[in-house]
Amino acid sequence: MAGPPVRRLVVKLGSALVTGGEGFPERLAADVAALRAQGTEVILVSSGAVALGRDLLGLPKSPRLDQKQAAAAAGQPLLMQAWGQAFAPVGLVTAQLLLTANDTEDRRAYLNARGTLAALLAAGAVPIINENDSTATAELRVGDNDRLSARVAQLAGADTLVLLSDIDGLYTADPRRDPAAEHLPHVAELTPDILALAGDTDAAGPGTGGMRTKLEAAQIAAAAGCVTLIGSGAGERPLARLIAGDARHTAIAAHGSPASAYKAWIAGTLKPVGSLRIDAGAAAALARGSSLLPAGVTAVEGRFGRGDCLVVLSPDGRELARGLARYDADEAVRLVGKRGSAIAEILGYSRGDALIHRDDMVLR
Ligand SMILES: Nc1ncnc2c1ncn2[C@@H]1O[C@H](COP(=O)(O)OP(=O)(O)O)[C@@H](O)[C@H]1O
Ligand SMILES: N[C@@H](CCC(=O)OP(=O)(O)O)C(=O)O
Repeated sequence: MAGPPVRRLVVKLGSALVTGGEGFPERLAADVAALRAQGTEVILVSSGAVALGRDLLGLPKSPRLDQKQAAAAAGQPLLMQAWGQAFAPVGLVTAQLLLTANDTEDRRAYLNARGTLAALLAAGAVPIINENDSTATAELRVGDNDRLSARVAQLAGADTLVLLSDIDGLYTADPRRDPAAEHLPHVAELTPDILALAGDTDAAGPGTGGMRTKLEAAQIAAAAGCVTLIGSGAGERPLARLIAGDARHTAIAAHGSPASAYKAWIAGTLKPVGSLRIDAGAAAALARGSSLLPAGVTAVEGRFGRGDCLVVLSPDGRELARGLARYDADEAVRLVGKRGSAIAEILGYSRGDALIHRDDMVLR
């Protein structure tokens, strides 16, 4: 790739790599430590719980759903133990997050997960995410960690998603079945023709979804302004070599940047459920790029929760902006006209001085 420096990176590690021996967790920990030393923030999405737990519990290779959920429960602590032991020698603390589909879809859960990830990164920890397989029912499941990692990349505002697997990218056909398959180094657009190239995984192997779910993940990431790199986890420093463009891989281009995609989502996709009317001073501050502070708000309308989309209205009722609420409607009513520094005193807690933070706001 060797493009602009990677600021925030999500790396997804497939089951075959994590459980395949050859010291993969240790190699990856050294790789992550080196990237962090260069200023790249790294979030891992690690598969492997089912494969580890299945062996531990003596379950069949193709377990039923309940057996798979049991395997995940038994395997997850082993998985985190392996990561913890791999990262300790390079001086990094690991932290576990188990997510369901809801955590990436519901805006309040989404903001919570986003806040937790930001706090973990700020504290210097390596967040390690997996799906909460043991309790997730069909409607709460993402179902595979390729797509989960893309949703994590979206909620974390990552600029790069790396899918590390047992194969060095996308081919014109599954090279395990077709020796004439050709490698594709760059995909500018995931057209139906490209999507049709991707096949499933080997049913007897530990993986889920094969190349198909990787391209679906790349579609989600591209829409979120995040580049996807699909490559192999073999050898020393697989990540650093991939990012530097020294290891063969497939790069899938993004549409815009994470910030532009996030703002397009706020402006175009979300349905506003309330409004804040503001005074002329606040309107001028927003036009200069400031956050919306309660001092400039004159009225609150609608029943909204934290994370809901709000319209910001000028004194004469024109739409000035849209953004995500940092406080719910009841809280906002109590804060109208008050200074940001008074929030903790009025509510007994504070989630920051802004009712809408400028990062979560789009001017019209
Ligand atoms: N067009 C293709 N290009 C490359 N690999 C493919 C393609 N179609 C199917 N595959 C298969 O996808 C597999 C990787 O997916 P998977 O087994 O789910 O890995 P992981 O556990 O890393 O997610 C490859 O080993 C390969 O057999
Ligand atoms: N959550 C599951 C992994 C699901 C999955 O997508 O597996 P893989 O295709 O190997 O990345 C586990 O921890 O076993």
